[in-house]
Amino acid sequence: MIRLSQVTVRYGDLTAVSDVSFTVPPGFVLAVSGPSGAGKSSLLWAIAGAVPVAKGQVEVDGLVIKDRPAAAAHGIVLIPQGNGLARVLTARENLSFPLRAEQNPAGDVDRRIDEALAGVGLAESGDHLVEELSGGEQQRVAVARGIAQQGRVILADESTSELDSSNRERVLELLHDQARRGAAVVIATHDPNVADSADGHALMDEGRLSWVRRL
Ligand SMILES: Nc1ncnc2c1ncn2[C@@H]1O[C@H](COP(=O)(O)OP(=O)(O)OP(=O)(O)O)[C@@H](O)[C@H]1O
Repeated sequence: MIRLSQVTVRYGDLTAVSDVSFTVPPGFVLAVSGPSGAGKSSLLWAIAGAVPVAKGQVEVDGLVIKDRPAAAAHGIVLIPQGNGLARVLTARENLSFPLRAEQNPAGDVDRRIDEALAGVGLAESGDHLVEELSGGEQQRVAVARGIAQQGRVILADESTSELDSSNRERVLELLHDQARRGAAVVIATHDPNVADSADGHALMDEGRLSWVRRL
């Protein structure tokens, strides 16, 4: 369960997220849309513990989120906009880092990597360097890395923006699978189809959140 209470994020004088409150229970997908600069990424970063919360609080399954290491250890997975992959490493290596950091057994890590890459249609591309892959393939590797971690919270920031329609459907289905597994999922998106598929849809504008469709 993600619970935000009056969350505010500031960068100096700029308020990027202003007094946002909502809950996302396990098993649900919330889509957040809104114009560029509205504060969608900042909202996801706050949930991920990647930016400080100036006011209010983020709580996930009883833990108040204070910083990124604690959030990551608590199973809060961020699939960042622009993919966040290490370009000079292979797709498999990118997937393996967070899994090995959790000290999963090697066989388990390999199985989860294989499943996640197959899930995004890149079973044959695991040994390719990220910089050899197309933008859309890189985006799918980033989704696979997020999904392989089997987090209790999945935060997907524009994770379908570079995909053709069949891959967009595939990735969307995988994110919904994560919810069916019991994760709470938040997707920041400009795509109306992605927003329509979610259980709830919120709009951000100048840091403020309003509901298009409540969860
Ligand atoms: N690290 C930062 N330092 C200062 N200002 C920032 C920083 N990150 C974001 N901002 C500003 O905060 C505001 C919200 O940005 P944010 O990236 O959260 O919006 P967004 O809705 O995700 O936009 P987009 O759809 O373009 O990704 C913008 O005015 C942006 O310029």
